[in-house]
Amino acid sequence: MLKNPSPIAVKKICCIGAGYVGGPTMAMIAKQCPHIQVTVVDINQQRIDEWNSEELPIYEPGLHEIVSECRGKNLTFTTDVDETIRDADMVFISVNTPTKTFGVGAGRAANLEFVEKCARKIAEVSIGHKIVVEKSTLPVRTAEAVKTILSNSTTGASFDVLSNPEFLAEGTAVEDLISPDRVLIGGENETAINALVEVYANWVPRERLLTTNLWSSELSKLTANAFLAQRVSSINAISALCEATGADVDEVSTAIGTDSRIGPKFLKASVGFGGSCFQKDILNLVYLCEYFGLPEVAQYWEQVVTMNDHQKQRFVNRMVRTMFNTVSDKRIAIWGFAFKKDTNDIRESAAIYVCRDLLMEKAKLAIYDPQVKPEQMRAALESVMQDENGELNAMKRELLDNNVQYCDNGAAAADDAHAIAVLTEWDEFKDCDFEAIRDSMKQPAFVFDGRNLLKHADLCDKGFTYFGIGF
Ligand SMILES: NC(=O)c1ccc[n+]([C@@H]2O[C@H](COP(=O)([O-])OP(=O)(O)OC[C@H]3O[C@@H](n4cnc5c(N)ncnc54)[C@H](O)[C@@H]3O)[C@@H](O)[C@H]2O)c1
Ligand SMILES: O=c1ccn([C@@H]2O[C@H](COP(=O)(O)OP(=O)(O)O[C@H]3O[C@H](CO)[C@@H](O)[C@H](O)[C@H]3O)[C@@H](O)[C@H]2O)c(=O)[nH]1
Repeated sequence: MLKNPSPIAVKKICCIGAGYVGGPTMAMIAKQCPHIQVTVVDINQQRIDEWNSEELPIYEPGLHEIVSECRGKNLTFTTDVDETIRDADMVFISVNTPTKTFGVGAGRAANLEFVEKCARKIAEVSIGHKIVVEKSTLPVRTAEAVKTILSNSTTGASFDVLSNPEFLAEGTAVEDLISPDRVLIGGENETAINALVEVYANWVPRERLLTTNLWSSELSKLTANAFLAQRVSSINAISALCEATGADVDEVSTAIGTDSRIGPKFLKASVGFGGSCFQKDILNLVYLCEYFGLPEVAQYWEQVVTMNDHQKQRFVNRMVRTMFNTVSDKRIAIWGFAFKKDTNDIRESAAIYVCRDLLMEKAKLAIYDPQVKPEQMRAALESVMQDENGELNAMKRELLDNNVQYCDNGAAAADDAHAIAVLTEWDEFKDCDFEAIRDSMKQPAFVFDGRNLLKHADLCDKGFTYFGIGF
């Protein structure tokens, strides 16, 4: 329990970055704290326009209702960065921290350019005292750099820096924000820590508000993601052994998950984890370990990503092998492109890599996802097929132009196809008319279920040749 009962009362919050984290987290603070004015700023005018429209830039169950309730009252989206920062008591930095693609640490280290720009902007425009909160996922000791930049402010402003990493998962952002397992707040100044504690205490039970030092907080975020991803890679590694031995990975998951020391969550074997966070954050951890002279620790964590890449390749290899060693000119229905269900996010989705590898085998893809727009899919496939100079050779362009079709539903994608590959676990795929789908497909009608979503026995009874992960 915290000692200081009289924190600063926060009245105005600014959040820099109106993305998958900034948007939902601030909407939740606005909903739970009607006495706080929450303003989310971004340099991307289109994103801000979308937050101000009826079609939000991100799809999250329950989010639209909250935004509609608070927007125009105590929740604002604007590109007016300077004035909003100047007005606020507390400024969250919630910008993207992607893996660096250039220079020192390319492919591993986090690109902190956007965070640094935020710190410099805050230093430049602030007056009075501000609490600056790192909401982005950052390498341990980033707060040091943020503090140094802020301390060079020439406006006479003073600052406290807190780390408050976000643990929401996409697709369940609203429920995760309403009832988080914990909220982590790292800092040095107890008054500043308490100011943020009091914001969350409006709806989160106090025993779930954990306070630590800055570095523990920063490192806990990377560690949590590394542990979660490690579980997925561990069960995926076992899925390969299951396929070789006749064991069933879902049965193994249940068997080990009932051990309370292991627990049942995050043991679902799949075509591989995706999303903007896991790979990026593990590679960042790997880079940090190398930077701090711990190569064995770095190698240990890097295996989680290596295994994930292997799982995606294994999936494609199995498809090609099973379909008589060739998928060239065969229509393959791709069911799902998002990295998990209930989101329109495709960043690092396993589907991108599976589709790329199938295209390189000259397959004809018919892709359907209920929330992802064709132009998003096209851009992702184009990007993953470019060479290191960002160029597409004629063969790849032709594959993208002629071998990819975007469909309006799963049945349309499966029509006349040799196979269905289930790559996202959308609920609607479970309720398809599989008899009609079977009849519309080439025979044998193959199903490769990268999520173990569909009913195996039922599909076999209906005449499909079904392959899941790990059996
Ligand atoms: N996506 C998730 O589920 C999730 C969950 C927990 C933590 N995180 C972390 O949160 C951070 C943000 O992730 P995200 O998914 O919301 O990213 P995002 O790319 O969806 O959004 C980031 C936004 O920041 C804006 N931005 C960048 N620089 C800016 C600047 N200088 N001024 C104003 N706006 C600027 C961008 O235009 C973009 O709209 C990352 O560090 C990520 O690792 C993400
Ligand atoms: O048993 C499982 C669980 C997940 N996945 C896959 O793993 C990826 C990540 O899933 P999930 O963690 O649910 O979604 P994210 O939105 O990426 O959330 C993770 O990354 C966020 C960003 O850092 C953190 O805030 C969250 O706590 C952390 O769960 C997805 O492709 C899932 O399909 C599996 O294959 N098997």
